[in-house]
Amino acid sequence: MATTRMDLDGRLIKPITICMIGAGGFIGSHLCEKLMSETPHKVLALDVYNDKIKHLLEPDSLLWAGRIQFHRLNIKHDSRLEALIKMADLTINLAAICTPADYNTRPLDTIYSNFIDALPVVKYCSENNKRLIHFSTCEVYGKTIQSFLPKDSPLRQDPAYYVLKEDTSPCIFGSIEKQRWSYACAKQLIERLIYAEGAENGLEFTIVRPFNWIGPRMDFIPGIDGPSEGVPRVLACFSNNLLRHEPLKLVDGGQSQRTFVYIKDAIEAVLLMIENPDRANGHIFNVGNPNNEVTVRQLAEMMTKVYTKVSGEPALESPTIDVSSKEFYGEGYDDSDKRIPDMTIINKQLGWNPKTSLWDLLESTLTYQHRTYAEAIKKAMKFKVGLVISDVSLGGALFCETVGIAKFCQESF
Ligand SMILES: NC(=O)c1ccc[n+]([C@@H]2O[C@H](COP(=O)([O-])OP(=O)(O)OC[C@H]3O[C@@H](n4cnc5c(N)ncnc54)[C@H](O)[C@@H]3O)[C@@H](O)[C@H]2O)c1
Ligand SMILES: O=C(O)[C@H]1O[C@H](OP(=O)(O)OP(=O)(O)OC[C@H]2O[C@@H](n3ccc(=O)[nH]c3=O)[C@H](O)[C@@H]2O)[C@H](O)[C@@H](O)[C@@H]1O
Repeated sequence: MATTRMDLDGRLIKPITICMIGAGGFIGSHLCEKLMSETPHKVLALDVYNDKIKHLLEPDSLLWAGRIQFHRLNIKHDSRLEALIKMADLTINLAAICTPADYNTRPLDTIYSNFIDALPVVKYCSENNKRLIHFSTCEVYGKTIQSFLPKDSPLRQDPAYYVLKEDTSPCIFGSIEKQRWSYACAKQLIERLIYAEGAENGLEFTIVRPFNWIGPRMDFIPGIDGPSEGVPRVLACFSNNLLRHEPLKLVDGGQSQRTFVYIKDAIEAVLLMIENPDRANGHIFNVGNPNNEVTVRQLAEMMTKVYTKVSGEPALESPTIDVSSKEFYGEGYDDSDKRIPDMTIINKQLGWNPKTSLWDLLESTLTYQHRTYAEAIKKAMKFKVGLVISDVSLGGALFCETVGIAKFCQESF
């Protein structure tokens, strides 16, 4: 760990205390790891869960013992929140419901989580003159202008109609019936509130708009470390299909486009924001990789190839299957057509650029998925077969197998 660190303007960086809300999630776990291994900063890690940062909290391992402290709390109703924010120099808010399968099926929880629950965090930061880095989303851009142009319009080729720019692009959502946009709309309103706190009350803030950050520890594998019926984000959905040797499900033909950035590249950008407040305060930053654009269908094809390479298992003859969005997500789903981040602002302010190609990031991520889950999936699938066999033959055996599954699930959580 480097003890003397310089900022981008050549000044010595003083160690600070960070109150990280949602530290136990995908992004939080990578950020905690980075802060512990490469900086002298302290972290007050707040979350309802800590499974993804357990390795950082083990009492004896650690170079960084005493620099990370876990507080199990739900920010919806916990009076310790303000005191923890006051103890820190900087608050980073990552807490949110952020899986699309929830936006149209649990719109109230989604809006509360992304707007109402974030309000006290903003208020406490503003009232106590504490700096805030708030995690928003690229979904605030919604759909591109390009998507409304006629299919044969030459303007479709013009990046002005599809590249998403923090200070000029509009936010275009679907109708209220399309509850998919409940998340984006709640995130947009909290961005506006933070911006207004900055303008009217001098809150020092930075807003991050991640563009599909992916990598190890993202979401969960249904039935292994999350609910069997749960629908995580696309990386975990496709990983789950590959691990189970099932076809990958392409929603509405897999025509939507995304740019994927490797979590480790993206975390470098967040560290630059943390350590360069003069350059980051008052800004909204796109953080993504414009060079890694694919359709979801192309992503499925690439993941299939990469998984064959890292697992040594041959691909299915028909590796993908089409499914309608209504069937997959239910009523009220809608989609962003294309998401290419403009990088001008983050480049100018922080000199940050992503490095990792889509193939390389998928190779390291799927290696991790295979190593972490392949055996557990095999066992779970064997149990399932055992359960079906015992179900038809013996009532008593059914009981034993069920106990077996429950025990296995407990062990793997
Ligand atoms: N991963 C991405 O690519 C991506 C993209 C766009 C935006 N974001 C935003 O970044 C943030 C983090 O995303 P992530 O991918 O790490 O998600 P995640 O679900 O893995 O992490 C969120 C964490 O917040 C915690 N949390 C939620 N509600 C809480 C509450 N009431 N009290 C305490 N803890 C609570 C959860 O337990 C979870 O550990 C979110 O705000 C999300 O909207 C992420
Ligand atoms: O990651 C981001 O930057 C933001 O976008 C995500 O939204 P989205 O990209 O639509 O979510 P994914 O679940 O990753 O889906 C990507 C695409 O794959 C498709 N998909 C998903 C899962 C699947 O099995 N098959 C499939 O075709 C979806 O319909 C969508 O078009 C989530 O809203 C947030 O986590 C985040 O704010």
